[in-house]
Amino acid sequence: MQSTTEGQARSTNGPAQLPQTIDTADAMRNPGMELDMDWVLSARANRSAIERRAVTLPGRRSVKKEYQAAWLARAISCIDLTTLAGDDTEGRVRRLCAKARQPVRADLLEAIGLPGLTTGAVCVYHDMVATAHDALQGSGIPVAAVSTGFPAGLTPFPLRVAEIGESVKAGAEEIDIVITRRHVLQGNWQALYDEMKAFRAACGEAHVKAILATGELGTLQNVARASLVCMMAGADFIKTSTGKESVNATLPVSLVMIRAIRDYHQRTGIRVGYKPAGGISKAKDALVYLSLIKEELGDRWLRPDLFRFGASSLLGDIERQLEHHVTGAYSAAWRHAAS
Ligand SMILES: O=C[C@H](O)COP(=O)(O)O
Repeated sequence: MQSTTEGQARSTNGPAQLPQTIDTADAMRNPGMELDMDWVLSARANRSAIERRAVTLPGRRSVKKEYQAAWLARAISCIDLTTLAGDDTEGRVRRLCAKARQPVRADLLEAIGLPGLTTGAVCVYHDMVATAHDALQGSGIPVAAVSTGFPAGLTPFPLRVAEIGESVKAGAEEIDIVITRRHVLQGNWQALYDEMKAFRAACGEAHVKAILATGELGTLQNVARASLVCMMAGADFIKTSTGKESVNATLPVSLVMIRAIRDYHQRTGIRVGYKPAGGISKAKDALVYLSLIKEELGDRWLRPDLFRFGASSLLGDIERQLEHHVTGAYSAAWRHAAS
């Protein structure tokens, strides 16, 4: 994340209080609220203003070199390490879980002072939940299951609700549901609210992330309204995409969703998490997202109980960048910053 011009550049300090271990125990449950249709319909998104702002994001902030390793470590702690492929096997899922337990080489973890660093979660299809749960025993890393007929969400409603129950029974502590896009496209906010409420109830103690599939919602205004409705119905996180749409996580969509989260927090006092997902594979893009969160929502959202990346290939690039920072010219400064 390099600045484009001297004039625009502002430096981003390290993520506040990088902890030795990542504590997610204080993750809050969103109790939800009644559907407030006036609030939903008043939600607007000015596309040209949002796009103008999004264009400036990658260039307007720089991360001080001595803080880059800390930011990369923070990004790792917020990854839902994902495999959602038709040819997933138990072996692949077990290897992924081993990677979640030790996301980068042990010497790099030692060098940055975070030997116990793990990813935020492992995210799999329902069929692989039991395998992942077994492979992660004792690690404290939760299994996230994509349920409810992922990715289209068009299986019969009772089956989608039942799938959530099965995933929870198999050991999933987090459930990523997919909404019915049709409800949004037809402006049927009550139907979306009722669906989300039913999914929320089926999750029981598990945390629930609502995947909006923003690439299929038509307008940014629909994204803003769908975000609010899902939060009102009790979503603990709102998530951009399944990774299977033709357009997945983007900065304009992220701005809209993050501002909906901010609005919801300001009016209700409830913090809802954010998960951009799909197509995020470069460390520098991850740092842009973290900067955006820090700027729009503040440091409290820079922890894995309120922020996740849904990503299958991001970790590899972060590991390469981390190695560069730790073994390169910046390692002395990093050690000083971390001490
Ligand atoms: O929810 C996570 C996404 O499916 C991952 O997408 P990706 O494979 O493009 O990183």
